[in-house]
Amino acid sequence: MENYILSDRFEVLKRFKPIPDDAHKGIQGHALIVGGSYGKIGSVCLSAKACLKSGAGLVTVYVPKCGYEVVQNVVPEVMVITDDYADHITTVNHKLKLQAIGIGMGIGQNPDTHQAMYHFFKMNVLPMVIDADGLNILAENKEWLEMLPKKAILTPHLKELERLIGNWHSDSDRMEKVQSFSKAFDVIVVVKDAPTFVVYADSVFENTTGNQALATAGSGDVLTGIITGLLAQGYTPLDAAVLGVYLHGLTADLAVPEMGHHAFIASDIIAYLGRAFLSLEKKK
Ligand SMILES: NC(=O)C1=CN([C@@H]2O[C@H](COP(=O)(O)OP(=O)(O)OC[C@H]3O[C@@H](n4cnc5c(N)ncnc54)[C@H](OP(=O)(O)O)[C@@H]3O)[C@@H](O)[C@H]2O)[C@@H](O)CC1
Ligand SMILES: Nc1ncnc2c1ncn2[C@@H]1O[C@H](COP(=O)(O)OP(=O)(O)O)[C@@H](O)[C@H]1O
Ligand SMILES: [Mg+2]
Repeated sequence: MENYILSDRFEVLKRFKPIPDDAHKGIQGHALIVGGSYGKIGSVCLSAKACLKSGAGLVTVYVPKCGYEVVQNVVPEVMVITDDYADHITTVNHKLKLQAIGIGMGIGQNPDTHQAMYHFFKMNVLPMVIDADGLNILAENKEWLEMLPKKAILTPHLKELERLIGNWHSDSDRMEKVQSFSKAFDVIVVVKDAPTFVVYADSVFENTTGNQALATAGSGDVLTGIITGLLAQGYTPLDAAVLGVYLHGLTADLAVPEMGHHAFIASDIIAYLGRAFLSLEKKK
C-alpha cells in the first residue's frame, strides 16, 4: 500500500493540539448537528453532546419539531433550531456562522428529506461529516457525490459502505474500491469496522484503539459528533478523522477494565472522553 500508517499514540500526538490558555467559546468553533426523525432524536442528542465534549465552543442542532423539547432537556448546553415539520427534516434552513457541520444521524429516508439533502449538499462548502441515513441518501443518489465539498468526511459502517461502493470479494479489494472512491470524489472515508480505517486517496490510517464494547447502539452517532467537534476547532479534516477515531476507541479501552464490555453504552463513550483527552495530554 502506498502510504500505510498505524494510528497509534505517537502518530496521534503529532496531530493533537491542547486548548490554549486564552481560548473562549467564540474561538473554539461553532458546529451544527443536523439529523433526527420521529423516534430517532436520541442519535442527535448523542452526537451533539459528543461534539461539545470534544471541545467545540458552541453547538446548535437542527431537528424536526418533535425533537425540540427532547434535545433541550437532554443536552441543555446546545441550542436548537427546528424544521417546519414535526416528524422529519424537509429543509436545512439557518443563518448561522459555522465552522463545521455533522449531518445524517437518524435523519430517515423520507422523500422530503432527500430533497433537503440535495439542497444542503448544493449550497454547503463547510467542513462536514456525513453519517448514517445521510450516506444512505447519497447511495440512492450517487450523482450528488460530485457536489460534496473537498475533503468531506464520510463515516460508513460496512453495510453503508456497501451501499455506496458496491460489494467486494476480499479486504484488499475493499480497500482498493474505497481508495478509488475517495480519489473520485475527493472525500475522506472512515471505514467503521474492527479495526477502523481512515482512508484518503493513497493514504490509509489503521486505528489501534477500540474493542467490542463499542458494538452498541449510537456508538457511530457519537463518533460523528467527536469528529465534527474537532473540525469546528480548526483541525484539518484528515487530522480530525484520525484523532476522532482514536479517541472514540480509547474511551472503550479505558472503560472496559472498570465496567466490562456488556454494560458499556454510547453515553459511556461520551462520559469517558475526558479521560481519553487527559491520557493524550499526559507525558508517557
Ligand atoms: N438512539 C437513536 O436514535 C439511534 C438511531 N440510529 C439511527 O438509525 C438509523 C439506522 O441505522 P442502522 O445503522 O441501524 O441501520 P442500517 O444502515 O440499515 O444498518 C443496519 C444493518 O447494517 C448491518 N451492519 C451494521 N453495522 C455493521 C457492521 N459494523 N458490519 C457489518 N454490517 C453491519 C447489519 O446488517 P446484517 O449484518 O444484519 O445484514 C444491520 O442489520 C441511522 O440513521 C442511525 O443514525 C442508530 O444510530 C441507533 C441509535
Ligand atoms: N467489535 C468492535 N470493535 C471495535 N469497534 C467496534 C466494534 N463494533 C463496533 N465498533 C465501532 O462502533 C461504531 C459503530 O457505528 P455504527 O454502526 O454507525 O453505530 P450506530 O449507527 O448505532 O451509531 C463504529 O465506530 C465501529 O467501528
Ligand atoms: Mg451509524
